[in-house]
Amino acid sequence: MSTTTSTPEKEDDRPAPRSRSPFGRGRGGKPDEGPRAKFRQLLPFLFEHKKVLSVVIVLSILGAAASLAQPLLVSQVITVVQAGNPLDMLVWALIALVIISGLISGFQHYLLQRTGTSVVLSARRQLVHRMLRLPISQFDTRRTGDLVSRVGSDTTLLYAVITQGLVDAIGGSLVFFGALIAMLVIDPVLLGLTVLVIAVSVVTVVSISGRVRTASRKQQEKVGDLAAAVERSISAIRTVRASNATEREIAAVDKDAQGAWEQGVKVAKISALVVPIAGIALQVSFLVVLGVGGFRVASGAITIASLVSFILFLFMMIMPLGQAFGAINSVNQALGALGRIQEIVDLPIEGQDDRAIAALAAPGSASPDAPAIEFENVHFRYDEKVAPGDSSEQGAEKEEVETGVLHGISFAAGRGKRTAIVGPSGAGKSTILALIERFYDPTSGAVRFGGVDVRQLDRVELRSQIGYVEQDAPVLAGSIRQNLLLGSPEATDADCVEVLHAVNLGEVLSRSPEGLDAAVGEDGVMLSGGERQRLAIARALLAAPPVLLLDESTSSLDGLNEQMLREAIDAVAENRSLIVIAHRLSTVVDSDQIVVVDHGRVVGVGTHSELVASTPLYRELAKHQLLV
Ligand SMILES: Nc1ncnc2c1ncn2[C@@H]1O[C@H](COP(=O)(O)OP(=O)(O)OP(=O)(O)O)[C@@H](O)[C@H]1O
Repeated sequence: MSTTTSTPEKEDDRPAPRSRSPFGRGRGGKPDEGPRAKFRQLLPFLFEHKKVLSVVIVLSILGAAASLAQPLLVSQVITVVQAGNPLDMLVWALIALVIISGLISGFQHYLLQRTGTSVVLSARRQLVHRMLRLPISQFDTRRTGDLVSRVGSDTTLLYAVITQGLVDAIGGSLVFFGALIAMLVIDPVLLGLTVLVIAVSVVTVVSISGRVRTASRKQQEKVGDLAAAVERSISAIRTVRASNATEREIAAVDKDAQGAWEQGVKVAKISALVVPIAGIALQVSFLVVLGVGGFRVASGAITIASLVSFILFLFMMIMPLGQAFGAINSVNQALGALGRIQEIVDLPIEGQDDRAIAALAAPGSASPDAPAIEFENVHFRYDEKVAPGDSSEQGAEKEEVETGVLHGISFAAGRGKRTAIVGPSGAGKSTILALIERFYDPTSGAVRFGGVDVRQLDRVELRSQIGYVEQDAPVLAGSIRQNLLLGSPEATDADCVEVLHAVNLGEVLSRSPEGLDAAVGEDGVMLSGGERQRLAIARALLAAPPVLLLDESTSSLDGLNEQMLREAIDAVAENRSLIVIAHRLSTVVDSDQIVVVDHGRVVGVGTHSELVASTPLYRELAKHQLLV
């Protein structure tokens, strides 16, 4: 989510988003409130690794004991030297202690880093599992780059909680309290003074820690903005170049990078306060101990050896205090990022919010006599909600705009028949296919598959019966084979080659010695528009679905490509029910039935010749395309 400030310049540079993200200006409604995570939301990530963390805690205790023993030994050494006795064993014991503490801390370090990486892994898994299952409407409203940034960047902040945070603090607090007790035994008066100084610094650090969380969350939001801006420019790089907009795009991305930097500096400033506070606490308490301690040695209240070990314990106590302050810092930073992770993880996945209209129909309950697809008085509107994810909405109140797109659509697509949907741009044709695929559910009315309301069918089962070739970007980055196997991973090479020939694409195999393994590039750039569409048709064909939905590309094709597309459609129409959205009437004139849609309403149904006679809009479309 973004909190980017809206500027006229930015609005000029960037097209207004078609729709908006569904979270007002933060859950609390205050402008700078974003998703917040509570400390307890971190715990499941820690519990997942409780065994390793227990080992680390045991190591911390051992390490703490080894550290605490050092001043005691030093004090012994002084006493023995003062008494003029030989040191022997004491020195060896001291050396052994130092080595043991070093080994323990090394092993502990390794375990912590490993666990930190594992926590990042599980956060990423959770996010991706949830993200790819979100309802399609979420993708209409969120920026891809921001989603990617949550997986790539926000998750990494959880690493620091483990490596420099909590567990370290547990070991540290043991040393802290151990040292405290030892100091209490040595000299309660000196301890009282020291605790006073330290208490002041602890209160100060805790009071600024909330600001670290907020600043860190904002920083992550800015990183999300940056990723979204980069994604936006790169995905449209050809248009950007062709529009001579490269410099403006660089400036826009630069601005987001600058925004992320500014927030980073804010985090650094607030965190920087924490470090000197620990240092000052050490210095002041050291001076107090030296001054008052020297006076107490002179007055005979304590011995020199006691004062030296008191000072060593003081160092020991301050060190974990610094660690604890660091832990508070990193936990707060992680909570800022966790809020953004949790925001996605908490979203309902597709189907979770279904208002069950009735019990699920049994698999295979579709009737063989019913039409393949039937629309009965279907009304539909897209819901749009304002969110902070887009720059232009800052300061706007949360609002819901409901736009009617389909108004009482009724038609039936016969089994084994070819049905074409035609109509002007924006009439609602693609929306009709989206309702068949259950990317959205109708606001009222019913869409039936084989006579069964699609809301009674399991989505996976429904989609396994329907092939869908979408209008744009139907090719995925990867090889021709990967593209073909997307919906039918079991298909053999021979099946792949056969479908490629069926859609007149056999020729692409000879273009590269790699054949099916030839890369089609990001968005399939090495294929022409017409070839891309035929590859997508081949993919759908490979799964051999009984119903095929084809949203024909609006891009114009040359005569040869158009002929090839017609042949491909003829090939896919065989033995199945085909619903094709046609922008070129020539590809559908011989359909069994043509449904004419205008402004979300069916204005005519019939064959080409019937419609030319009965429906003025169709006649007009046909005239424009020189078919009458
Ligand atoms: N995800 C969406 N969120 C909000 N509105 C949408 C969404 N998708 C489409 N619309 C709107 O719904 C209306 C119908 O769009 P649709 O894509 O179904 O039309 P179409 O007839 O397929 O157009 P074209 O022939 O240009 O592809 C349009 O006004 C469009 O702006």
